[in-house]
Amino acid sequence: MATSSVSLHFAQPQAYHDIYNNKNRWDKDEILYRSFDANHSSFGSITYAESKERKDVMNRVFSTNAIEQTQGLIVEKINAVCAAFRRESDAKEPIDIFYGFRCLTVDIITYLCFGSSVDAIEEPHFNAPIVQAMSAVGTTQVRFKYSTLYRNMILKCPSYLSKKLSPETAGVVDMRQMLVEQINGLSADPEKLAKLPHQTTIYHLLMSKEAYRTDTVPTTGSLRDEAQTVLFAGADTVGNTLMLGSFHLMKQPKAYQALKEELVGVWPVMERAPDLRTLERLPYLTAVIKEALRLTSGVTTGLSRVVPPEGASICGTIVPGKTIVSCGNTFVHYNADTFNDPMAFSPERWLEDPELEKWLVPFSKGPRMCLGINLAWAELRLKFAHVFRNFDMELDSSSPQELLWHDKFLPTYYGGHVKAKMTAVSS
Ligand code: HEM
Repeated sequence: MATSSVSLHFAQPQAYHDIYNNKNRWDKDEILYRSFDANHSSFGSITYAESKERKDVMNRVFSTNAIEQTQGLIVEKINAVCAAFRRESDAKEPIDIFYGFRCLTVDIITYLCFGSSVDAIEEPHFNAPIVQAMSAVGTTQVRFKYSTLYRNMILKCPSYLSKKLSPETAGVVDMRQMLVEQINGLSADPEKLAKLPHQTTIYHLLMSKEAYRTDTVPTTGSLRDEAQTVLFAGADTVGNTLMLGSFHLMKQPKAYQALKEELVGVWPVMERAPDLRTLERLPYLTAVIKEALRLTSGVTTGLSRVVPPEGASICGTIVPGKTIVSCGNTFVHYNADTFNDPMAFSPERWLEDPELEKWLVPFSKGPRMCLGINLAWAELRLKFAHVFRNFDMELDSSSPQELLWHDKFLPTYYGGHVKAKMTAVSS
């Protein structure tokens, strides 16, 4: 459907539920969503119908049950990062937890979804090229959004040339090439699927034609778009939430202590870590994660949608068909009428007022909401629990005083990395 040039952004939180809800199967807006170069993925598809077919197939790896069964793979990587934190802390160096957590999320996504971890955790001081390359992508995406000419120039020329024209994207160009090679290898020899370290990669589902009503496996380009989406959707979002939550916990001794005590209560003997089910029952851990999700907000750009031809009512205003509309997550999460002292980190607010739940929207709502929500929650529970139980954490003085960000679809934090002095605890 052709869109009008009118774009409305709503600031009232109620608009969020009027736009993003299960009854609305509105198209995504091409101007924003073509800028990710993932047109044939669950995320980049413009229409509900196209994305639904893909999401129905992928849902099986991201369901609550599937995630519960893969928790061992997640914990394997968390144990590896804790070992790396121990090595770094033995050297008495403050640890860059901004990069450390990003390396961990990238390793989990690549291992879980592609069956081949990039081992970013093992890079000295967590200076992993893939993490640095992914951090540069926000700038490229903003340029892609506003200049089709620039986008075509970078995407349509051979990779050696695009790397020269836009050096900051070099790492991502290489990563895309790596994904294409992996997909081509699996397409040419499906037996290779059986050789992946586990059976729950996205390829096991996406490359089986029985999974589709049309009995047709997506093209290599479409599979690459999906793999790229999963990597970008799942890495920095979780990394930001961990970094922000840890930063505030280290600044607030009361909250830090409350979390520690709750964790020690269910995890008295170091060698016997609790499972995901047990962690799900911890109210303070859950409140810490909700508060970190609220403040980081997941995605900060308004997720623009196209009003259907018959028009719609948003916050009592009649909006004509084809208008592009959005309401950014931060307009809900930072609203002072809903959240008292909204910029303060206060896990307690979630324990005191269950009604707030309605206004927690980091994963968005409606038919295009996050596909990876169960994985994200599982990762956040396990990571906060393991890191804060295994280490005493202190904010290093080189860390920023406050977390400043600008919007590049995700919040992009600037002004220095959060660093911590981490001391391993033995009991
Ligand atoms: C804290 C972690 C996460 C947050 C806050 C988050 C947030 C979001 C949001 C706000 C959207 C909607 C985007 C839009 O409407 O354009 C979304 C979509 C999506 N997310 Fe997540 N996400 C997280 C983790 C993950 C993970 C771990 C994965 C998978 C590995 C994932 C996969 C996806 C996919 C595939 C979509 C596209 C869904 C669609 O367009 O229908 N996300 N996510």
